[in-house]
Amino acid sequence: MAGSDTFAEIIDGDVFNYYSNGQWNKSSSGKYVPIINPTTRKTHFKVQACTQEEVNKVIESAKTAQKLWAKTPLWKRAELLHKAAAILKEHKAPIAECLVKEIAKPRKDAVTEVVRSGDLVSYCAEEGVRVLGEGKFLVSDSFPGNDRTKYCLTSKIPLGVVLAIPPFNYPVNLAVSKIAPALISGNSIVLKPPTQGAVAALHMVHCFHLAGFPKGLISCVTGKGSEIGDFLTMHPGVNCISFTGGDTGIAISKKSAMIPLQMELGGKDACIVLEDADLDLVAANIVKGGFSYSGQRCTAVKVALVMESVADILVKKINDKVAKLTVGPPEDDNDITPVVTESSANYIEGLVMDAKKKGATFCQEYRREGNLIWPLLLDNVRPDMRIAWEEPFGPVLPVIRINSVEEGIHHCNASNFGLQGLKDSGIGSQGITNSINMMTKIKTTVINLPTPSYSMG
Ligand SMILES: NC(=O)C1=CN([C@@H]2O[C@H](COP(=O)(O)OP(=O)(O)OC[C@H]3O[C@@H](n4cnc5c(N)ncnc54)[C@H](OP(=O)(O)O)[C@@H]3O)[C@@H](O)[C@H]2O)C=CC1
Ligand SMILES: O=C(O)[C@H](O)COP(=O)(O)O
Repeated sequence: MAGSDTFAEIIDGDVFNYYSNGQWNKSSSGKYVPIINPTTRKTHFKVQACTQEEVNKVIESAKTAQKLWAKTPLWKRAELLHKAAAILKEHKAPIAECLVKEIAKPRKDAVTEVVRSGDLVSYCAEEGVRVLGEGKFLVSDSFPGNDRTKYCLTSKIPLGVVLAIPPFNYPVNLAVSKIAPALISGNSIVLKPPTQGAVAALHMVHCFHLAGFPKGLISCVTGKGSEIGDFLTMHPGVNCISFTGGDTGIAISKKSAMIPLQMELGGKDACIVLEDADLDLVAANIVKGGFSYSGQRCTAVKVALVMESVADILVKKINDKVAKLTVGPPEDDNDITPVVTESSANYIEGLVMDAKKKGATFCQEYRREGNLIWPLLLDNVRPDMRIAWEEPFGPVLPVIRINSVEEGIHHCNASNFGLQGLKDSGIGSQGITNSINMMTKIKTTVINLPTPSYSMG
């Protein structure tokens, strides 16, 4: 962690610096943003509250650096990414420790996140070489009315400055899933990390710094999304936005200029259970899917639609497993840890109370201490309850009993969400190849031939 020699320069006093023009800087605002430890509910870290002027400078240097980077050979870009990945993995322990303190991620999962991020960066470097290393060659006589008098060559070129805004739940992994594709494609990157998770992200950025990327190519500005967010997303110097998070993404898509947007937003992932299902397998997967990292995953199971005829048995099997989940601080690797903020805990509680008022069956007693909410299965949830539709992003799972598969499918289709890039869940899909394609555009070069050329072979 900061304080150790490797990361000493990223902190000044007790406030973490922001990263611009290849160095760690203190903001001229003289202000900081506190990061509250979800477990203790006390300020654990502080990050700079960057100003709009500092954002302008960061974008300016990102623009300049990108022009040279686009001319850097693809193999060299890949080589630097592999180096950053190795440094990141080498420092998994201090970075994971930040995740434990900032977002209450169980320690083992925090280490996994960092290692997985390093692997993603390396994979992206390799995929980039494959995807960007080839273009297309087209001949003109496939189109009616043409002889073979033109050759057309296409290749993928970078967009310019990519703005990356990840959410709190995977502040390292979902940041590198934007940074690595942007860089391998020849773009520069401006990262605005989530406030909860910013310090882990700053450590990760330092690993890229240590790998030796050119000055200005990577920047990381900190500050509340609600304060500098609009300024960043509406900035004329930004050529592409890759955002993962909640409804904020819908607002961004309405405000941003005509630039490519990658939006991975909220979801209400359903699990439909039919009569012939293997109920032990289902129960195990529902508990893993619904309660890992206390339900704070975009891919979490967020509603179970269960055929009435098997519901009693399945609910019992799920309850038996829920009873075995350990609850407590992330330092002890508990299954259920405090949710990220007090407002998040209040929101979850609001959904639970609404369900209670409207008659849902509580399989466990509702229990909360600070941000820590004990795992809760709500049976007999009906469509008039908010939790049937809204995303708790916490350890509370609703069961809706259905009488036909069509009823289950109808419920899923009636949702505003459609995870992985449909409806209110966003635009486009993340994933390494998709991101590389999204962060590039096709350049077409047409060569006019003096005479038709059919002599190829
Ligand atoms: N589809 C997917 O792949 C995934 C989706 N998610 C979704 O993310 C949500 C939880 O993450 P959470 O972090 O709470 O989401 P938020 O939408 O609250 O925040 C996401 C990011 O946006 C920033 N932000 C806030 N306001 C603005 C603004 N006006 N302009 C620009 N940026 C802004 C936040 O910064 P700050 O923290 O400083 O406010 C944060 O970095 C859930 O809905 C979940 O489903 C999560 C993971 C994956
Ligand atoms: O965004 C998320 O919530 C994560 O990318 C989910 O990843 P996982 O399903 O592999 O935990």
